[in-house]
Formats: sequence, C-alpha cells, structure tokens
Amino acid sequence: MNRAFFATQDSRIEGGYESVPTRDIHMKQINFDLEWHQFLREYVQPVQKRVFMGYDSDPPQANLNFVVRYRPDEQPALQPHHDASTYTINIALNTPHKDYEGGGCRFVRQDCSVTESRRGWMLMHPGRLTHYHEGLPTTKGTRYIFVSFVDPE
Ligand SMILES: O=C(O)CCC(=O)C(=O)O
Ligand SMILES: [Fe+2]
Repeated sequence: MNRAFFATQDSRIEGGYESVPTRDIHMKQINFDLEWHQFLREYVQPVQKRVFMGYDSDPPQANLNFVVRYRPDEQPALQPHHDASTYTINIALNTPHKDYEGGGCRFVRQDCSVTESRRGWMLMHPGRLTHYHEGLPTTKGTRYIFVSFVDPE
C-alpha cells in the first residue's frame, strides 16, 4: 500500500485531514468506491439503524477514509480526541499478539478499551459528541487499522 495513504498524528495537529488530502484514501483513487458504497449500504446501514436512534433512513456516507499505522519507533499511539464524524467505523487489519503487542482503542469517559480486536472486525462508535477516545500505544510490531468517518445524509 502506498505511503501516501497513511494518516499521521501530525496531520491532525497541523490542522486536520482536509489540509493533507494525499494522506486520505479516496476510494475513487483506488477504484474501490462502488464496493465501499455497497459495504456501507449492506453491512453498516443495518447496524446504524439498530444502534443510533433517529438514523433510520439516511444512507451512510463516508466523509473520510484512512489507514493508521502504529509502530513503537514511528507513531505508537494517538492522543485523546473526538472524530469529525457522526459515527466512526474502525476495522482491524491485523492481529493482536501475532502482529503486534499493545494497541487498541480506549474510550476515556467510559473507561472502556477495545484491545482484543479480530482482523476484519469492525468497531463502531459515535464521533463528535460522546466518545472521546485514544489509540493506545503499540509496544511491539506494527498495528494497522482502517478508519472511516461516516455521516448519514
Ligand atoms: O487506534 C485506534 O483504534 C483509534 C484510532 C482513531 O481514533 C482514529 O483514527 O481516529
Ligand atoms: Fe478517532
């Protein structure tokens, strides 16, 4: 995968993803937009309907997609933040205890961490308002996640 597709913590600090478009994955660029649209409609929208009251009929739209790569000597963690999304899907691309140690997503206010993720499984959480969260330090190996900021509209 091209290095340009990785988002770094610096890009957030320097004024958000919009100012560093080369680091976002635009699904059209990689010819994956139709598949991604279908994935959101077929798999994500039913969950959206079920768990987020009032979002019954608005189809999910991804406003930002990116891969995060965590490494102890590079970007090991992500500081606590709110996502610029209505809700976020966070898909594990590799396997804890096999590909890396540490890592995971911690929801600060809820004092709840998701660390035992499974490759291909999705974590879904509210974005702007309630779920202030951080990426826990990866202490060994490399952790990859695919993140999509979703706004139903
Ligand atoms: O490391 C994680 O699972 C959290 C990633 C995250 O919060 C983000 O990319 O916005
Ligand atoms: Fe986040």
